[in-house]
Amino acid sequence: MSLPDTTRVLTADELDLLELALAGGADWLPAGPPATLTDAENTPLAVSDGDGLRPVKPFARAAGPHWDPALRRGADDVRAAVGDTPAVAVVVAEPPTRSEVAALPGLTDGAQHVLLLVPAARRAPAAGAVGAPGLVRVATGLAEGLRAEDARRVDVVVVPWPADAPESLRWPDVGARYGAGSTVVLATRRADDDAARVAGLGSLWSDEVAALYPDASARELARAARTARRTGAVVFFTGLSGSGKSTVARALAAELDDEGLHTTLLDGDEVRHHLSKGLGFDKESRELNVERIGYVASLVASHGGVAVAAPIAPFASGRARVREHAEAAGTFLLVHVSTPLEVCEARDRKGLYAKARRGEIPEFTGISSPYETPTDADLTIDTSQVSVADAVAQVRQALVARLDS
Ligand SMILES: Nc1ncnc2c1ncn2[C@@H]1O[C@H](COP(=O)(O)OS(=O)(=O)O)[C@@H](OP(=O)(O)O)[C@H]1O
Ligand SMILES: Nc1ncnc2c1ncn2[C@@H]1O[C@H](COP(=O)(O)OP(=O)(O)O)[C@@H](O)[C@H]1O
Repeated sequence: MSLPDTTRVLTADELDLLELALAGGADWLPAGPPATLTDAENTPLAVSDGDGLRPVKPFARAAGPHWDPALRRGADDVRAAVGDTPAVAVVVAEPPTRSEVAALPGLTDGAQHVLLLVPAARRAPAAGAVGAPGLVRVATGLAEGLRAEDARRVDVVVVPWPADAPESLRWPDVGARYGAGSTVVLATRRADDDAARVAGLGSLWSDEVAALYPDASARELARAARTARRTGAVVFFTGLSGSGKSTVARALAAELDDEGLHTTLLDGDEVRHHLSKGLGFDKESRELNVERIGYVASLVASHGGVAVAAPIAPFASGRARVREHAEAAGTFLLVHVSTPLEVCEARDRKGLYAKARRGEIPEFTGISSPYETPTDADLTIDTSQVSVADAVAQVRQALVARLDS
């Protein structure tokens, strides 16, 4: 398929809308002329033109319960599965209170099929807010409870939903697209006194603390508790283009963040749009790029955060300098994503290998520019052999072991 020359890099919120729309969950078309719609890594995902949206490549998936394909099903697929069965959708956008859980059987009365819709944004949740992984865990528990009560079918369905949803995107419409005859947002059914108590929670922290300490002391205790888990670390992925660095790094960062570690993702391709804008791919430019990434990552670590970086970083000398900086700031973990060149080239999500083979991109790593295989990797992962979830688990385990030692 030939793609329009105009390219539009979508924001994380727009990617959520695109995923929703392509699977039949909503009508959405970006404004402007026909364009190839890409993610921040320039992977072409869809084309928008006079005929609407057409998919080009599948979306990159990440790890975590909200990326489980059994739960993250498209609207067309779910609606077909529901068929003519009377179905009701319940939107679980916040952790439900006791009164909401108690109201659930009544709200779903008469429906043979219950869909618990969990909105999941690509953008990280606000600090302290429960994100999509937590909501999926809560909804899964709710589903088990409902199933235990009677024999109805209850499904948890993850719905791509922008953090900042446009007003035109309305739950009743989306619920209908997923096959539900009616849709209720659970948090809007909160009892009045519950609503007031939930609204006051932010400053309350806990009854015991509020009873024991004046506000100023309680705030300081809360702050100290938040910083107790601060652990400076740099996780540095290196490997060929297409080896899976970004995919694994993104999933790892989301998981660490969800666990309460303050995590900053420095993805190779994204860094080149900002921190290293304008730099080329000759050896000197690459070393400068890697040095900048190492500098920022070490700064993050020195303030108690976890930096996850994922450039190609093909040269041992540059990687050694990053290690030196990072170890002075905290823990350092070098992860070599060793996926063979043939596999990376076969994936060729961005069509760069094909261009490099045709000689259209000079100095392309693995083709016309060297990749020096690390001899000091703390972990080596070949993503042609290991799933994203297992790769994330391996890195996490290695990091935790290092932080605990
Ligand atoms: N000549 C050449 N060689 C390698 N890669 C190229 C080149 N030109 C553009 N690209 C795209 O840039 C991404 C790699 O940038 P990095 O900053 O990670 O590279 S480096 O560490 O500075 O070597 C890389 O992204 P990833 O595929 O995410 O690795 C490519 O999409
Ligand atoms: N086990 C896996 N781990 C990581 N990526 C995988 C895996 N299996 C297939 N892939 C795919 O390989 C591609 C890797 O691309 P990406 O993560 O952008 O690589 P890089 O950042 O190294 O260029 C993605 O399309 C991803 O979906």
